[in-house]
Amino acid sequence: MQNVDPRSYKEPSCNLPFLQSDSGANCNAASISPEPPLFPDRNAPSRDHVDLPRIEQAVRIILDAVGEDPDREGLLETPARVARMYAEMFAGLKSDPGRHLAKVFTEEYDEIVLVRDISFCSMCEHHLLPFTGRAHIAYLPSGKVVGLSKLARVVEEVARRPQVQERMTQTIADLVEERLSATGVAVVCEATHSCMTMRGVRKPGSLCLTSAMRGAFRDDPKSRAEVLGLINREV
Ligand SMILES: Nc1nc2c(ncn2[C@@H]2O[C@H](COP(=O)(O)OP(=O)(O)OP(=O)(O)O)[C@@H](O)[C@H]2O)c(=O)[nH]1
Ligand SMILES: [Zn+2]
Repeated sequence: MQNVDPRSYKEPSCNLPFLQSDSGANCNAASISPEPPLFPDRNAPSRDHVDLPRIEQAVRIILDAVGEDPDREGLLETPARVARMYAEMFAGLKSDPGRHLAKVFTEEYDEIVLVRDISFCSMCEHHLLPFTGRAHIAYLPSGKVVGLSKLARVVEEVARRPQVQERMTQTIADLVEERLSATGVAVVCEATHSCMTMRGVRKPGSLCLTSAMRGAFRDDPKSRAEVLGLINREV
């Protein structure tokens, strides 16, 4: 089995810059230059820990086990594609998403900061199927604010792990509370789980909502109602 440097892999239609393909047409790893990108994204999580050849072996076994022929033309590159896909989907496993919250700006602002509708795609740890949706993050600053995009970066990176939605929601809330010393944090996630829509109980349209409240948003009913009102407000 070919052992290709994971950093040389490229994937079409991907929002992680180091995975983006110019043409999007050819996924053959052997045809891709091993040169590192000219402008590497310093915010991108590392996926060097992913053992691509072992995933390829496993995918071949799965194809064989379901009665497919892994050597037919259409499936020849599938194990390598799936390996790259898992490397991408689980790129957040060994990274610290909190690093995005390291740079802060001193600001005498202590009211709600809310970033709504941060889209995410994560993987359900029970079936390894995607759950996709939106996260809303609000916090009450205590003398320092963070760049708004960094909250979306945290969501993007925390999402790139196998997990349950409840844990993802809490992880984001804990990071924001700790790293920003926020006096209140509210995280609400809403997502559709493929494992409930395309298999099993098959209920398309079902939506799972989870919330994690910290500090004032947990302790003070008025603060909690205010932030939930903003999250749910029609725009
Ligand atoms: N709490 C929680 N459950 C989840 C999440 N993602 C998937 N699940 C559920 O995980 C459960 C796994 O149940 P099991 O009985 O072990 O597996 P299963 O036989 O495949 O279950 P069904 O999906 O009901 O067919 C299912 O009820 C899924 O709906 C999540 O993010 N949070
Ligand atoms: Zn599932």
